[in-house]
Amino acid sequence: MGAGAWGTALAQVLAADGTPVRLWARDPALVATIAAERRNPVYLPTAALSEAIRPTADLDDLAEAEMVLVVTPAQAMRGVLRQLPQAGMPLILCSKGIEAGTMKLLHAVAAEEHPGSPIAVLSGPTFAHEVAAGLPTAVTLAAADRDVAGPLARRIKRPSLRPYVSTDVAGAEIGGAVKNVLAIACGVVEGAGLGQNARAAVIARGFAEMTRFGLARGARAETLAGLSGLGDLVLTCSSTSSRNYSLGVGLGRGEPATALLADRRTVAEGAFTAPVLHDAAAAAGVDMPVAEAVCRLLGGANVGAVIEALLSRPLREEGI
Ligand SMILES: NC(=O)c1ccc[n+]([C@@H]2O[C@H](COP(=O)([O-])OP(=O)(O)OC[C@H]3O[C@@H](n4cnc5c(N)ncnc54)[C@H](O)[C@@H]3O)[C@@H](O)[C@H]2O)c1
Ligand SMILES: O=P(O)(O)OC[C@H](O)CO
Repeated sequence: MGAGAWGTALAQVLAADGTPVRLWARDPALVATIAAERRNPVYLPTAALSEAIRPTADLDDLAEAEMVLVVTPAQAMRGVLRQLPQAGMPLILCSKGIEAGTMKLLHAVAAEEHPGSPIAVLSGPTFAHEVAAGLPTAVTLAAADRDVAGPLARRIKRPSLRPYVSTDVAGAEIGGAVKNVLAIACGVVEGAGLGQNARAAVIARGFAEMTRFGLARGARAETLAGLSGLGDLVLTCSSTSSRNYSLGVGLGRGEPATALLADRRTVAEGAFTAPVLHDAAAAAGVDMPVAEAVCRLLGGANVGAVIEALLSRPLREEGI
Protein backbone atom coordinates (compact mmCIF):
# COMPACT_ATOMS: atom_id res chain seq x y z
CA MET A 1 0.00 0.00 0.00
CA GLY A 2 1.90 3.02 -1.32
CA ALA A 3 3.92 3.02 -4.54
CA GLY A 4 6.66 5.45 -3.61
CA ALA A 5 10.29 4.34 -3.65
CA TRP A 6 9.97 2.11 -0.59
CA GLY A 7 6.64 0.47 -1.42
CA THR A 8 7.87 -0.27 -4.93
CA ALA A 9 11.18 -1.69 -3.66
CA LEU A 10 9.41 -3.93 -1.14
CA ALA A 11 7.02 -5.15 -3.84
CA GLN A 12 9.99 -5.96 -6.04
CA VAL A 13 12.05 -7.87 -3.46
CA LEU A 14 8.97 -9.90 -2.45
CA ALA A 15 7.86 -10.59 -6.03
CA ALA A 16 11.30 -11.36 -7.47
CA ASP A 17 10.74 -15.11 -6.88
CA GLY A 18 7.29 -14.99 -8.52
CA THR A 19 5.23 -14.38 -5.35
CA PRO A 20 2.13 -12.45 -6.48
CA VAL A 21 2.10 -8.89 -5.08
CA ARG A 22 -0.54 -6.19 -5.55
CA LEU A 23 0.99 -2.69 -5.50
CA TRP A 24 -1.51 0.04 -4.61
CA ALA A 25 -0.93 3.63 -5.69
CA ARG A 26 -3.45 6.42 -5.25
CA ASP A 27 -2.69 7.83 -8.71
CA PRO A 28 -4.34 5.78 -11.52
CA ALA A 29 -1.95 7.31 -14.08
CA LEU A 30 1.05 5.95 -12.15
CA VAL A 31 -0.67 2.55 -11.92
CA ALA A 32 -1.10 2.50 -15.71
CA THR A 33 2.53 3.50 -16.26
CA ILE A 34 3.89 0.84 -13.89
CA ALA A 35 1.70 -1.81 -15.58
CA ALA A 36 2.81 -0.78 -19.07
CA GLU A 37 6.53 -0.12 -18.44
CA ARG A 38 7.22 -2.52 -15.54
CA ARG A 39 9.02 0.40 -13.87
CA ASN A 40 8.05 3.19 -11.49
CA PRO A 41 9.57 6.14 -13.36
CA VAL A 42 8.48 8.70 -10.75
CA TYR A 43 9.74 7.16 -7.50
CA LEU A 44 12.13 4.30 -8.33
CA PRO A 45 13.24 4.72 -11.94
CA THR A 46 16.28 2.42 -11.76
CA ALA A 47 14.44 -0.83 -10.91
CA ALA A 48 12.98 -3.25 -13.46
CA LEU A 49 9.84 -4.69 -11.85
CA SER A 50 8.78 -8.33 -11.75
CA GLU A 51 5.80 -9.50 -13.82
CA ALA A 52 4.40 -10.87 -10.53
CA ILE A 53 3.64 -7.29 -9.38
CA ARG A 54 0.11 -6.21 -10.30
CA PRO A 55 -0.41 -2.48 -9.70
CA THR A 56 -3.85 -1.20 -8.72
CA ALA A 57 -5.51 2.07 -7.72
CA ASP A 58 -8.34 0.24 -5.92
CA LEU A 59 -7.86 -0.53 -2.21
CA ASP A 60 -10.64 -3.13 -2.43
CA ASP A 61 -8.16 -5.24 -4.45
CA LEU A 62 -6.20 -5.74 -1.20
CA ALA A 63 -9.15 -7.24 0.68
CA GLU A 64 -8.08 -10.83 -0.05
CA ALA A 65 -4.39 -10.22 0.68
CA GLU A 66 -2.52 -12.57 3.00
CA MET A 67 -0.87 -9.48 4.52
CA VAL A 68 -0.60 -5.76 3.69
CA LEU A 69 2.62 -3.78 3.87
CA VAL A 70 1.69 -0.17 4.65
CA VAL A 71 4.18 2.23 3.01
CA THR A 72 2.49 5.61 2.69
CA PRO A 73 4.05 8.76 4.14
CA ALA A 74 3.51 8.65 7.92
CA GLN A 75 1.12 11.60 8.03
CA ALA A 76 -1.09 10.04 5.32
CA MET A 77 -1.27 6.62 6.96
CA ARG A 78 -4.44 7.05 9.03
CA GLY A 79 -6.43 8.40 6.09
CA VAL A 80 -5.41 5.60 3.76
CA LEU A 81 -5.91 2.88 6.39
CA ARG A 82 -9.43 4.21 6.89
CA GLN A 83 -10.19 3.38 3.23
CA LEU A 84 -8.66 -0.13 3.37
CA PRO A 85 -11.30 -2.89 3.76
CA GLN A 86 -11.47 -4.24 7.33
CA ALA A 87 -10.48 -7.79 6.41
CA GLY A 88 -8.43 -8.67 9.51
CA MET A 89 -5.24 -9.41 7.58
CA PRO A 90 -1.88 -8.61 9.26
CA LEU A 91 -0.62 -5.07 8.62
CA ILE A 92 3.14 -4.54 8.41
CA LEU A 93 3.93 -0.85 8.88
CA CYS A 94 7.01 0.19 6.90
CA SER A 95 6.76 3.99 7.21
CA LYS A 96 8.82 6.05 9.65
CA GLY A 97 7.24 8.85 11.63
CA ILE A 98 5.03 10.00 14.50
CA GLU A 99 1.50 11.21 13.83
CA ALA A 100 1.17 15.01 14.04
CA GLY A 101 -1.49 16.25 16.43
CA THR A 102 -1.87 13.00 18.38
CA MET A 103 1.90 12.34 18.87
CA LYS A 104 1.03 8.64 18.42
CA LEU A 105 3.35 6.04 17.00
CA LEU A 106 2.04 4.49 13.80
CA HIS A 107 1.26 1.07 15.33
CA ALA A 108 -1.19 2.85 17.65
CA VAL A 109 -2.74 4.63 14.67
CA ALA A 110 -3.11 1.34 12.78
CA ALA A 111 -4.57 -0.44 15.82
CA GLU A 112 -7.21 2.29 16.12
CA GLU A 113 -8.15 2.08 12.45
CA HIS A 114 -7.97 -1.74 12.12
CA PRO A 115 -8.66 -3.22 15.57
CA GLY A 116 -9.15 -6.68 14.04
CA SER A 117 -5.72 -6.84 12.38
CA PRO A 118 -2.43 -8.04 13.89
CA ILE A 119 0.06 -5.14 13.61
CA ALA A 120 3.79 -5.42 12.90
CA VAL A 121 6.53 -2.90 12.14
CA LEU A 122 9.32 -3.33 9.58
CA SER A 123 12.22 -0.92 10.03
CA GLY A 124 15.97 -0.72 9.57
CA PRO A 125 18.77 0.54 7.32
CA THR A 126 17.06 0.17 3.95
CA PHE A 127 17.71 2.45 1.00
CA ALA A 128 14.96 1.50 -1.44
CA HIS A 129 17.14 1.36 -4.56
CA GLU A 130 19.51 -1.14 -2.89
CA VAL A 131 16.67 -3.39 -1.72
CA ALA A 132 15.10 -3.35 -5.20
CA ALA A 133 18.48 -4.27 -6.70
CA GLY A 134 18.65 -7.35 -4.47
CA LEU A 135 21.55 -6.09 -2.36
CA PRO A 136 21.82 -7.70 1.11
CA THR A 137 19.66 -5.94 3.70
CA ALA A 138 18.73 -6.74 7.31
CA VAL A 139 15.67 -5.31 9.05
CA THR A 140 13.84 -5.45 12.37
CA LEU A 141 10.38 -7.06 12.15
CA ALA A 142 8.57 -6.24 15.38
CA ALA A 143 5.17 -7.24 16.73
CA ALA A 144 3.99 -7.31 20.32
CA ASP A 145 3.23 -11.00 19.93
CA ARG A 146 6.19 -13.16 18.93
CA ASP A 147 3.72 -15.59 17.35
CA VAL A 148 2.74 -12.80 14.95
CA ALA A 149 6.26 -11.53 14.21
CA GLY A 150 7.89 -14.94 13.69
CA PRO A 151 5.59 -16.26 10.92
CA LEU A 152 5.55 -12.86 9.16
CA ALA A 153 9.35 -12.75 9.22
CA ARG A 154 9.53 -16.24 7.73
CA ARG A 155 7.00 -15.25 5.04
CA ILE A 156 8.85 -12.10 3.90
CA LYS A 157 12.43 -13.31 4.20
CA ARG A 158 14.21 -13.56 0.88
CA PRO A 159 17.81 -14.43 -0.08
CA SER A 160 18.72 -10.73 0.11
CA LEU A 161 16.25 -9.65 2.84
CA ARG A 162 16.90 -10.87 6.37
CA PRO A 163 14.38 -9.92 9.06
CA TYR A 164 15.32 -10.08 12.75
CA VAL A 165 12.30 -10.66 15.00
CA SER A 166 11.52 -8.38 17.94
CA THR A 167 8.61 -7.81 20.29
CA ASP A 168 9.61 -4.17 20.90
CA VAL A 169 7.24 -2.37 18.52
CA ALA A 170 7.74 1.07 20.09
CA GLY A 171 11.52 0.70 19.94
CA ALA A 172 11.48 -0.29 16.25
CA GLU A 173 9.29 2.69 15.41
CA ILE A 174 11.08 5.30 17.50
CA GLY A 175 14.49 4.47 16.03
CA GLY A 176 13.20 4.97 12.47
CA ALA A 177 11.30 8.16 13.26
CA VAL A 178 14.05 9.87 15.27
CA LYS A 179 16.92 8.97 12.93
CA ASN A 180 15.22 10.92 10.13
CA VAL A 181 15.48 14.10 12.20
CA LEU A 182 19.10 13.36 13.15
CA ALA A 183 19.94 12.69 9.48
CA ILE A 184 18.82 16.24 8.71
CA ALA A 185 21.21 17.46 11.43
CA CYS A 186 24.11 15.51 9.90
CA GLY A 187 23.29 16.97 6.49
CA VAL A 188 23.46 20.43 8.05
CA VAL A 189 26.94 19.61 9.34
CA GLU A 190 28.03 18.81 5.78
CA GLY A 191 26.24 21.73 4.18
CA ALA A 192 27.73 24.17 6.67
CA GLY A 193 31.22 22.66 6.22
CA LEU A 194 31.64 21.75 9.88
CA GLY A 195 33.75 18.64 9.24
CA GLN A 196 33.65 14.94 9.99
CA ASN A 197 34.45 15.27 13.71
CA ALA A 198 31.27 17.28 14.09
CA ARG A 199 29.22 14.71 12.16
CA ALA A 200 30.47 11.89 14.41
CA ALA A 201 29.59 14.00 17.44
CA VAL A 202 26.06 14.58 16.14
CA ILE A 203 25.61 10.84 15.48
CA ALA A 204 26.80 9.90 18.99
CA ARG A 205 24.93 12.62 20.89
CA GLY A 206 21.92 12.14 18.60
CA PHE A 207 21.89 8.46 19.53
CA ALA A 208 21.87 9.49 23.20
CA GLU A 209 18.80 11.65 22.45
CA MET A 210 17.11 8.80 20.60
CA THR A 211 17.78 6.51 23.55
CA ARG A 212 16.50 9.01 26.15
CA PHE A 213 13.30 9.57 24.18
CA GLY A 214 12.85 5.88 23.39
CA LEU A 215 13.24 4.79 27.00
CA ALA A 216 10.73 7.45 28.07
CA ARG A 217 8.23 6.06 25.55
CA GLY A 218 8.67 2.43 26.57
CA ALA A 219 11.29 1.27 24.05
CA ARG A 220 14.08 -1.15 24.97
CA ALA A 221 17.70 0.05 24.80
CA GLU A 222 18.78 -3.06 22.86
CA THR A 223 16.29 -2.27 20.09
CA LEU A 224 17.52 1.30 19.83
CA ALA A 225 21.09 -0.01 19.53
CA GLY A 226 19.99 -2.43 16.78
CA LEU A 227 19.13 -2.28 13.09
CA SER A 228 16.10 -0.01 13.39
CA GLY A 229 17.89 2.51 15.62
CA LEU A 230 21.65 2.84 15.48
CA GLY A 231 21.88 0.85 12.23
CA ASP A 232 19.54 3.17 10.38
CA LEU A 233 21.06 6.24 12.04
CA VAL A 234 24.52 5.36 10.73
CA LEU A 235 23.14 4.73 7.22
CA THR A 236 21.17 7.93 6.85
CA CYS A 237 23.66 10.16 8.64
CA SER A 238 26.42 9.35 6.18
CA SER A 239 24.94 9.35 2.68
CA THR A 240 23.41 11.82 0.25
CA SER A 241 21.22 8.90 -0.89
CA SER A 242 19.16 9.88 2.16
CA ARG A 243 16.47 12.46 1.38
CA ASN A 244 16.64 13.67 4.99
CA TYR A 245 20.41 14.11 4.89
CA SER A 246 20.15 15.93 1.54
CA LEU A 247 17.53 18.27 2.95
CA GLY A 248 19.93 19.02 5.81
CA VAL A 249 22.77 19.77 3.36
CA GLY A 250 20.59 22.46 1.80
CA LEU A 251 19.69 23.90 5.20
CA GLY A 252 23.35 23.91 6.19
CA ARG A 253 24.16 25.93 3.08
CA GLY A 254 21.67 28.51 4.25
CA GLU A 255 18.92 27.70 1.74
CA PRO A 256 15.43 28.41 3.13
CA ALA A 257 13.51 25.36 4.38
CA THR A 258 10.34 26.49 2.61
CA ALA A 259 12.07 26.52 -0.78
CA LEU A 260 13.85 23.20 -0.16
CA LEU A 261 10.58 21.49 0.84
CA ALA A 262 8.57 23.05 -1.99
CA ASP A 263 11.08 21.64 -4.50
CA ARG A 264 10.70 18.05 -3.28
CA ARG A 265 8.49 15.46 -4.93
CA THR A 266 9.68 12.72 -2.59
CA VAL A 267 9.09 12.69 1.14
CA ALA A 268 11.75 13.74 3.70
CA GLU A 269 9.88 12.44 6.76
CA GLY A 270 12.23 14.11 9.24
CA ALA A 271 10.83 17.53 8.28
CA PHE A 272 7.38 16.38 9.42
CA THR A 273 8.61 14.39 12.40
CA ALA A 274 10.80 17.18 13.85
CA PRO A 275 7.99 19.41 15.18
CA VAL A 276 6.03 16.41 16.49
CA LEU A 277 9.16 15.06 18.16
CA HIS A 278 9.76 18.45 19.72
CA ASP A 279 6.29 18.38 21.31
CA ALA A 280 6.49 14.69 22.23
CA ALA A 281 9.91 15.15 23.89
CA ALA A 282 8.62 18.15 25.85
CA ALA A 283 5.57 16.13 26.94
CA ALA A 284 7.85 13.31 28.10
CA GLY A 285 10.28 15.72 29.82
CA VAL A 286 13.17 14.62 27.57
CA ASP A 287 15.96 16.98 26.50
CA MET A 288 16.69 16.66 22.75
CA PRO A 289 18.96 19.58 21.76
CA VAL A 290 19.97 18.24 18.34
CA ALA A 291 16.36 17.51 17.33
CA GLU A 292 15.41 20.91 18.72
CA ALA A 293 18.09 22.56 16.55
CA VAL A 294 16.67 20.85 13.46
CA CYS A 295 13.24 22.16 14.39
CA ARG A 296 14.55 25.69 14.63
CA LEU A 297 16.33 25.45 11.27
CA LEU A 298 13.17 24.13 9.60
CA GLY A 299 11.37 27.11 11.14
CA GLY A 300 13.79 29.49 9.42
CA ALA A 301 16.42 30.13 12.12
CA ASN A 302 19.91 31.20 11.07
CA VAL A 303 22.37 28.27 10.72
CA GLY A 304 25.25 30.03 12.46
CA ALA A 305 23.07 31.06 15.41
CA VAL A 306 21.68 27.54 15.86
CA ILE A 307 25.15 25.97 15.79
CA GLU A 308 26.47 28.57 18.22
CA ALA A 309 23.58 27.85 20.60
CA LEU A 310 24.30 24.08 20.48
CA LEU A 311 28.02 24.53 21.15
CA SER A 312 27.51 26.94 24.05
CA ARG A 313 25.21 24.69 26.08
CA PRO A 314 26.44 24.06 29.63
CA LEU A 315 28.95 21.21 29.92
CA ARG A 316 27.51 17.92 31.17
CA GLU A 317 28.57 14.36 31.86
CA GLU A 318 28.61 12.00 28.91
CA GLY A 319 25.97 9.29 28.89
CA ILE A 320 22.29 8.96 28.23
N1 LIG B 1 12.77 5.36 0.36
C1 LIG B 1 13.37 4.60 1.27
O1 LIG B 1 14.51 4.19 1.05
C2 LIG B 1 12.65 4.23 2.53
C3 LIG B 1 13.15 3.17 3.28
C4 LIG B 1 12.53 2.82 4.47
C5 LIG B 1 11.40 3.51 4.89
N2 LIG B 1 10.92 4.52 4.14
C6 LIG B 1 9.71 5.17 4.64
O2 LIG B 1 8.61 4.77 3.81
C7 LIG B 1 7.64 5.81 3.76
C8 LIG B 1 7.36 6.12 2.30
O3 LIG B 1 8.56 6.60 1.75
P1 LIG B 1 8.92 6.50 0.20
O4 LIG B 1 10.39 6.58 0.09
O5 LIG B 1 8.24 5.35 -0.43
O6 LIG B 1 8.28 7.87 -0.31
P2 LIG B 1 8.34 8.53 -1.75
O7 LIG B 1 8.62 9.96 -1.58
O8 LIG B 1 9.20 7.76 -2.69
O9 LIG B 1 6.84 8.37 -2.27
C9 LIG B 1 5.77 8.81 -1.47
C10 LIG B 1 4.53 8.06 -1.94
O10 LIG B 1 3.44 8.39 -1.10
C11 LIG B 1 2.37 8.81 -1.91
N3 LIG B 1 1.58 9.76 -1.16
C12 LIG B 1 1.87 11.04 -0.86
N4 LIG B 1 0.87 11.58 -0.14
C13 LIG B 1 -0.07 10.61 0.01
C14 LIG B 1 -1.34 10.56 0.60
N5 LIG B 1 -1.85 11.63 1.20
N6 LIG B 1 -2.03 9.42 0.55
C15 LIG B 1 -1.52 8.34 -0.05
N7 LIG B 1 -0.33 8.32 -0.66
C16 LIG B 1 0.38 9.45 -0.63
C17 LIG B 1 3.01 9.40 -3.14
O11 LIG B 1 2.08 9.42 -4.21
C18 LIG B 1 4.13 8.40 -3.35
O12 LIG B 1 3.65 7.24 -3.99
C19 LIG B 1 8.24 6.99 4.54
O13 LIG B 1 7.70 6.97 5.84
C20 LIG B 1 9.73 6.69 4.57
O14 LIG B 1 10.36 7.23 5.71
C21 LIG B 1 11.51 4.90 2.98
O1 LIG C 1 16.01 8.74 2.25
P1 LIG C 1 15.61 8.75 3.71
O2 LIG C 1 16.36 9.75 4.50
O3 LIG C 1 14.12 8.84 3.85
O4 LIG C 1 16.03 7.33 4.31
C1 LIG C 1 15.51 6.17 3.73
C2 LIG C 1 15.45 5.04 4.73
O5 LIG C 1 14.69 5.41 5.86
C3 LIG C 1 16.79 4.51 5.12
O6 LIG C 1 16.66 3.42 5.98
